[in-house]
Amino acid sequence: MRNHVVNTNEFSFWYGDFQALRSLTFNISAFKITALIGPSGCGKSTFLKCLNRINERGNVVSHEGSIQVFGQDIYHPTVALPELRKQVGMVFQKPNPLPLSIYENVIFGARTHIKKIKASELDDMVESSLKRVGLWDDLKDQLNRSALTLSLEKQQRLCIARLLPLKPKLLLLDEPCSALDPAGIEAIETLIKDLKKDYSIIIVTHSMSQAKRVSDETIFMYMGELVEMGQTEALFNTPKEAKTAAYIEGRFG
Ligand SMILES: Nc1ncnc2c1ncn2[C@@H]1O[C@H](COP(=O)(O)OP(=O)(O)OP(=O)(O)O)[C@@H](O)[C@H]1O
Repeated sequence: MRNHVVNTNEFSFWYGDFQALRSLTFNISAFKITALIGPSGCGKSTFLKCLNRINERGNVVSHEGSIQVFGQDIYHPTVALPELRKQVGMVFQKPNPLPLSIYENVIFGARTHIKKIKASELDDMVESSLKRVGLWDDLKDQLNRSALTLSLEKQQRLCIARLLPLKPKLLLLDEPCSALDPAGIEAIETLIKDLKKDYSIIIVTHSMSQAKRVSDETIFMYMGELVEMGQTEALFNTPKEAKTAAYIEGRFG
């Protein structure tokens, strides 16, 4: 089994002529939760969105260096973006279910990406995906209900569930709890920790306490650069860099 799901080598990234990422070199571990932290604008979301290349939609972008995801150079000209995006699923800050039923939300990606699929397979996908995110028992009798009527926490669970039929290996979570109340945050954090049995996870968070609670490894970025990466406990208890110490102590942010 691979130890690393992402290998980033001297990777730089530009929106037009604005350089958002600067020569990033680091690896991200398999079946771990890696937190990306750093002040607003340091490039956390940009890096996350490079991993499935969704930041190319509507933007003029360029890059130098390389990123390998599961050993594949994701900027190689032969890379098929739909395949990459199946493998690397993403959940956003604000839950964004489609204005469709719970059932249709779960199978939407499968319908789009998988050519021949039987109705019974779709039913199985819905059941197993909702079970995996802890929604099945509550919602199994309401699968035709609009997803938009769910609580924000359940909407966010559903947004995770709808990635699963595509069998992703890496889950990108961009501040997945920022729209939630404390109970919702706790519930989603518990789910995220459980999901790492099956998936490698990268989470962008502004909350230092969340990074400490959920992640195994932490990457601290500043102005597009990697400042420090390490085991979460070590990085927070004994940061090596003065800038990391200043950030986690709340001296800037
Ligand atoms: N589509 C875009 N076009 C041009 N510049 C962009 C674009 N998206 C982001 N940027 C810029 O790139 C830099 C990094 O932004 P990014 O959103 O990755 O930071 P972040 O660390 O995730 O910030 P936040 O914590 O506020 O979400 C910022 O200066 C931002 O203004």
